[in-house]
Amino acid sequence: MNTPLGPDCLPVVYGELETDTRLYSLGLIVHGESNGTGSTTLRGDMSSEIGDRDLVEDPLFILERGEVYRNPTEVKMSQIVLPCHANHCGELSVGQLLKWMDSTACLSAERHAGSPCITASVDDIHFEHTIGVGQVVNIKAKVNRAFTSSMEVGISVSCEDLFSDSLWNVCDAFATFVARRSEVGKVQLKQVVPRTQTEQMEYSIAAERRRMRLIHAEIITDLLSTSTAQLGECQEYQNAVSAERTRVESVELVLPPHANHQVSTFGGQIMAWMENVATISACRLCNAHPTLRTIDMFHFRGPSHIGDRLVLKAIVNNAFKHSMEVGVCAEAYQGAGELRHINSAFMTFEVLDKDGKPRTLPRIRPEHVDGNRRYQEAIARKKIRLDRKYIISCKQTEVPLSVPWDTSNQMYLSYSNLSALKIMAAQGNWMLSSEKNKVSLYTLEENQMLCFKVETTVNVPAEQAFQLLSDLRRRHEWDRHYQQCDVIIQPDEDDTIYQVTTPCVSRGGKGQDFILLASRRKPCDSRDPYLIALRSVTVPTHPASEDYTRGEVLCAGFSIIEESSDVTTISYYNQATPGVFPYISNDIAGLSSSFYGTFQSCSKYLEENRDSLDALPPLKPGAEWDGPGRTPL
Ligand SMILES: CCCCCCCCCCCCCCCC(=O)SCCNC(=O)CCNC(=O)[C@H](O)C(C)(C)COP(=O)(O)OP(=O)(O)OC[C@H]1O[C@@H](n2cnc3c(N)ncnc32)[C@H](O)[C@@H]1OP(=O)(O)O
Repeated sequence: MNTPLGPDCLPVVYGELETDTRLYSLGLIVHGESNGTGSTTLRGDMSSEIGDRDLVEDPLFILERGEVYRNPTEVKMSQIVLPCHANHCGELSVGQLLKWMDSTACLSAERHAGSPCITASVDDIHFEHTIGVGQVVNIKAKVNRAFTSSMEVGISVSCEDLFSDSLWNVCDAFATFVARRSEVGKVQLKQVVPRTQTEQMEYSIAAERRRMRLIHAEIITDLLSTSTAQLGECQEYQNAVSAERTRVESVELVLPPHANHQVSTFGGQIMAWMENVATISACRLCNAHPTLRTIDMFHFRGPSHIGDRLVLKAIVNNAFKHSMEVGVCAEAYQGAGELRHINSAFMTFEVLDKDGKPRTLPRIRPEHVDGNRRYQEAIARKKIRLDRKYIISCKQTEVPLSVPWDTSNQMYLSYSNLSALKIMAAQGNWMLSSEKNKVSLYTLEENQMLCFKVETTVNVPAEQAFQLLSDLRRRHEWDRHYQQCDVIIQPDEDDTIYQVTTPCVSRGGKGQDFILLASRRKPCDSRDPYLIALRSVTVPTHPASEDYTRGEVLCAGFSIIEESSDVTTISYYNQATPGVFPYISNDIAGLSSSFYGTFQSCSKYLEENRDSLDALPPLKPGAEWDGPGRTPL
């Protein structure tokens, strides 16, 4: 009997890694936390106290050949926080920190590009701690990946107290820089070559983050228009503060000291000015000292230069129980010229009491029309931030394996689905367990977690293999455990939610069903594989029923690599969950070779269909499930 390669189990952002790794997901950082065994548990906290200096990632790695390696793009900056860098509470101003982060990141980008670089955007940043006068800020930046003319720079900030010899992570961020050379048109950057496992992972996930970045504005606009339509009227609170009272407008004349070495206004300075007006606005609501917690992703839309006047405007869009959202906008003009939109950002502030706990805030009374819109949109953005935090950073042990899917978290689920597969694939410690007829079975065992990988090579073009494997409706043609597979929802051409039913594992038992999100991704460039990631989700139309035992998949999927125009390596990954383990334990222990049978059927299916894709009608984006057991397409 062939053992099923599915039910495609598995996880998402949590797993175990061998390195001290920081992965990011749209501003939410998953930290590698040492567990004392040399491996690392992925945690979803924004940042964590390091406490032990050994845990801070050292850029110097001893490679297998004994050679010492340091990432050639890495740049470090250390600064003692002086009173001139701090606010009246003796805390480092976030504006100053942003300047240091932007400069360090720019120098790293320029080290890779060999030419001037400008900041295009900065992903969401969450500040976990404030930094006091006398403490040291350590900033490290390195290029994770170069695309055509742009590159992603990863920035990590820690705080060091020299007197107690302790160290904390403060925040991690990802910025995109664009290389510019006046004498040529668009710059073509050289590729980054990842050398360590951490670099390999960051390189791989950077492509996914870039995709999110480029569609971010569009998706947020869509989400805002659908969610605000459902919110109805603004709520009225007693003693609410008028939003008008929090409105701030301030002008700055860009002088030579505000320019960068390319004579445009230094991006870090613009961010610092924006943070300044946002803080004044937040302060007008709470009449106390506000602490900046997060800045949502922002984009430098166009340059400004020495001599420009920068008009900075801020207003509190909405105040919740413990946090408030301030909208900030920067526009530039010259003399009597038109205003140019340079940047906009949403910043979330809290007010902390003496124990560091967030205080209850006064509510806001929006002004009519635009104020109401901003008020409602702030609620929708709060929901989007919470969804993102839940999906990307929650602990595996604390939440059900399956995460509810809806249109507002679709982008993050797809991202975390693919990132989890990329993380698993990038592990360097896969052990070859057995090999038969050119099919290899590998395992990866880490702290009660077992992953397996089955790999083979087929004489089928990679794109064709990708198309054939990504339509789960055809999987029954080679995996007899995919008894039935129906499309429930297809929100876009890259994501499809299926209901899969499988026969019962034990005699007299019930069959299992799975609600699986399949996320497909074509390569970003020739060094990337095609990917099909699978994980369980829940959808309200398909609750667990009495007919089936509901099974769950944390992380599984295919990585498809083009070796040549006609030869493709297919790797199937799966993180074993308790429900799946019984299917695979015999194979892993070498007592059965049923995996090989299934994978050979898979190879045969691909080779037989290498010239055709016409067995089922193509999936159409936007399709919705319309009844049990039917494919609505
Ligand atoms: C008093 C004390 C003062 C202290 C003082 C100290 C001074 C200490 C100086 C230190 C040094 C530091 C220096 C920091 C560096 C700056 O300060 S730079 C200044 C701030 N930034 C700016 O002014 C940029 C303004 N924006 C722009 O010029 C344009 O929007 C951009 C970024 C060039 C993009 O323009 P575009 O028309 O979209 O260009 P396009 O060719 O279509 O795209 C180019 C690339 O950008 C990418 N891109 C476009 N939009 C985005 C986006 N939103 N997200 C990501 N990528 C994007 C595209 O994907 C494309 O990538 P590739 O496919 O080529 O790889």
